[in-house]
Amino acid sequence: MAASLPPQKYTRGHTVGLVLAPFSGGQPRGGVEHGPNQLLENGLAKQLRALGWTVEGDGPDAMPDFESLRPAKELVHGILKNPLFVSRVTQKIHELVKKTCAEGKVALTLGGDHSIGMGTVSGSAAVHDNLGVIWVDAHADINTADTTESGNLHGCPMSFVMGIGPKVEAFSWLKPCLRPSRIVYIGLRDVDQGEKRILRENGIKAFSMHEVDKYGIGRVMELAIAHLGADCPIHLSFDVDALDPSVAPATGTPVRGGLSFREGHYICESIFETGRLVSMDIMEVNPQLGADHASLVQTIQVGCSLVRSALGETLL
Ligand SMILES: NC(=[NH2+])NCCC[C@H](N)C(=O)O
Ligand SMILES: [Mn+2]
Ligand SMILES: [Mn+2]
Repeated sequence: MAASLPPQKYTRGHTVGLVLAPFSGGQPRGGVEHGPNQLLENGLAKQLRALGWTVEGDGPDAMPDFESLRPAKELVHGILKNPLFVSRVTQKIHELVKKTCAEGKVALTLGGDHSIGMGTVSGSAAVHDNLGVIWVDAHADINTADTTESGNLHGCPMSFVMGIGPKVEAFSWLKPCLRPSRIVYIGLRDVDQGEKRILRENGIKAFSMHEVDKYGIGRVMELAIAHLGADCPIHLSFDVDALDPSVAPATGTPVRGGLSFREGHYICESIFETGRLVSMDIMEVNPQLGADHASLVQTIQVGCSLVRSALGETLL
C-alpha cells in the first residue's frame, strides 16, 4: 500500500515528472551520461511509487539521445568547451523542466553533469516566482567565461542563470532568472579564486563545510531555509560530490572532507518537510569512476536514497 504523503504547497497532487539528462558535454570525463540509466536501473521510479508518488517519464523509450544535438561546428568563446552543444542540451532541459513544473508536478532531473543546472534552474524559475535555490556541492559552479580555469561548463551554471560575466553568444536563449539573494550553497570546499570573489561581491549565502562543522547540519538547514524566506518554492540541486568521497566515490571531481551520509540525507529531509520542493536535480553520478564495482553501486544507491529523502522517506 502506498504511503500517504502530506500536501505540497506549490505542486498539484503528488506527481513526479522525470527529466532524464544523459549528458557529459559540460566536462571532459566520459561516463556521467550513464547516470540517469543507472539510477533508474537501481529502481528509483519504483521506490518513489512505493512512497506514494505517481511517477512519469521512465517509459522504455524515455531516454533522450542528446548526440543528435551535437553541432557539426562548435562556436569558439575563449577556453569554454562545447558551448553550443551545452547550450542546445540545456535549452532542451529547460523546456522539459518548465513544462513539468507548469503541469503542477515536481520536476526531478537525473544527470548528467552539472552544466544541466542551467536548464533546470531556469526552467523551474520560469514557472515558480521567487524560486529559492539550494545548491549542495563541493563546488560553487559559479565561474564565468572570464574566470573559469578549466573551460568546463559544469563549473559555470550559476553565473549563467544569474546573468553575470561576459555574454556568451551560444547561450542567447538563457535570460537572467536568479538573483543572488535567492541562492544558498551547502557543502562548499573547493572554490576557485574567481568564484570566491563572485560570492563575496554578490553577497551570496554559503555554508561551506566549515559552517557545517561549526553549527551542525540541523542549524545550517534552519538558517538556509530562513534565508530564502518562509514561503517560497524551492529548487534543490544536489551534486553527489557534496558528499564525502567515502560516501559517494563514483563522481568526476571528488573532494575530501565532504558531507556525511546522514548530513546529505538530513538536507533532503528538511527540504521535504517545508512542503515547498518544486524541482530537484541529482547530478554528477559517474558509473565509470570509482575504484571498483562496489563504489559504483554505493554511489548509485546513495543517489537514489537522497531523492527518496527529498520526496518524503523518513527514518520512522
Ligand atoms: N559540477 C562540478 N563537479 N563542478 C566542478 C567544477 C570545478 C572547477 N571549479 C571548474 O570550474 O572547473
Ligand atoms: Mn556541481
Ligand atoms: Mn561538484
